Amino acid sequence: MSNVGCRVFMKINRPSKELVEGFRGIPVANIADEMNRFSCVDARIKPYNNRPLLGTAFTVKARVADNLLLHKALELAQPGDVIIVDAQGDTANAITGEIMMTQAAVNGLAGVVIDGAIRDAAQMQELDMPVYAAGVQPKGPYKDGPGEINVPVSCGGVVVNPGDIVVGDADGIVIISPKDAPETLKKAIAKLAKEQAIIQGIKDRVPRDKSWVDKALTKVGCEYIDDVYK
Ligand SMILES: O=C([O-])CC(=O)C(=O)O
Ligand SMILES: [Mg+2]
Repeated sequence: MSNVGCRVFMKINRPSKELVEGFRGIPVANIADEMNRFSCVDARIKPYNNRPLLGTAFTVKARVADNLLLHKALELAQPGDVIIVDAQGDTANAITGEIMMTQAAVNGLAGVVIDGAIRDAAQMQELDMPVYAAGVQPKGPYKDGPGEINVPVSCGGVVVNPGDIVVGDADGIVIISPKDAPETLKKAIAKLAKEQAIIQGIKDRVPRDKSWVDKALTKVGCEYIDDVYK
């Protein structure tokens, strides 16, 4: 028998630190491009301080407006973990704030992502740990449960499994399964290098072949009109 909806799984298969660290400094956009534009959490979920995010997912499934399981997660998560809270996108009550996030930072967590609301938003700027959320709301949480820890959750429309690699920056967050990570990392590094070369070329005014633009417009039958719009 298992009390589905109120369980705490105490163990996670965490990827090696080395594999996770490989993603440090790689833009989320480059990683997402190499995952065929999948696996990015919804744009509703934004950074509340300007800190890049990198770590291993420690998941929490919270009851709407309730943070009992997040309190338990703060006790159990390890340094380097990113707590991912599936609060079902609800922003009617904040489920965390300055006190809890200060505890998370002091515990050495790599970050917290809430598909729900936070409060004490101004104080997040001072916090030495990235916090991402779907909104801000002064009304506080209930602390009754139920909920679960370290089960697959939904965060911004993406399934997050405990132990997944989480990378975030100003653009948003991408979730990578450790089994896909080595190949994805290799491709993302190459993509970053390619984009950096393009940008340098633009700055150096090196001519670029953009003939694909006209080819694509021809393909869709684009019409060129030698007149003003009337
Ligand atoms: O009161 C709460 O549970 C959330 C909060 O504002 C804090 O952690 O500072
Ligand atoms: Mg508070």
